Amino acid sequence: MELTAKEMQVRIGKKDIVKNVSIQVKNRQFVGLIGPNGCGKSTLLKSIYKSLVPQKGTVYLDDLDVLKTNEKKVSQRLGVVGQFNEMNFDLTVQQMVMLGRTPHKKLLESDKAEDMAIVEEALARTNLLDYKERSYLSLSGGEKQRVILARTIAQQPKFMILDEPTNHLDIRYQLEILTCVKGLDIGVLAALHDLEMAAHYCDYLYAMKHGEVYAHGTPEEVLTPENIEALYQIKCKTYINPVTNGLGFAYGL
Ligand SMILES: Nc1ncnc2c1ncn2[C@@H]1O[C@H](COP(=O)(O)OP(=O)(O)OP(=O)(O)O)[C@@H](O)[C@H]1O
Repeated sequence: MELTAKEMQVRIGKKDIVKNVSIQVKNRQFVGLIGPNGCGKSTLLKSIYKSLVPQKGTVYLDDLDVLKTNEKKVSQRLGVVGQFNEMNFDLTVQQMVMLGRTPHKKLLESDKAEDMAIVEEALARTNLLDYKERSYLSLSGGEKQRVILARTIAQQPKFMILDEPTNHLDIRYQLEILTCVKGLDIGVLAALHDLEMAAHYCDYLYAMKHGEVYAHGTPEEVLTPENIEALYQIKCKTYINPVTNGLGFAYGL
């Protein structure tokens, strides 16, 4: 499934936060969105997944007009792992993940054996089988993050949007979560802060600055010292990371 967002514009108050941004994610590509704090990544993602209404722009998932289609129909194709997942009421981990099945059910339809099996698999993929009966609210930030990913996996979307899916996670879980998402083999658009992770997992990158696309291309094309220095106002040198054999970055002010 391909995502095509064209000429997106978001204004909040008197400020243009996203300025004429176009993004494409081809079939089964893992595309990263990078850029400094406040450059508009979350706002762009929210305008794509209908959490806020853009002033201008179109979003298509293949031929589905996302901005003009109802929530349920969109959720059958598009899964979202947002940045903040606080809740006011408590559920067990298993119940939370079962919520991922909602878009595929009729009103008040009960859980079928097939739903149970899908939830079980999502829990296994995210290493949460031992947490099934735990209360969601009692979990650590990283555990909650994995539950939200499990819920999104249980939704069986054809495309996933993730907004900094690895914040809260320790290094091992950052690697495990991104490997898990990559292993789903669906189209992915993810805002990421860690440039080595972005280089390692992404097929293509968009770098944003001041609400605009500053650069886009393969990680090698985008993650040059010049681009990184301009994006983040730091000094940077790149090298080959001896552990991953991928791009490594040394930073300083
Ligand atoms: N509801 C709002 N009201 C006012 N300003 C907002 C609102 N939402 C976002 N902004 C502003 O828009 C800009 C972009 O915010 P956004 O969250 O999209 O950035 P980001 O690139 O995702 O940042 P981060 O890396 O810190 O998550 C920021 O300056 C933010 O303060």
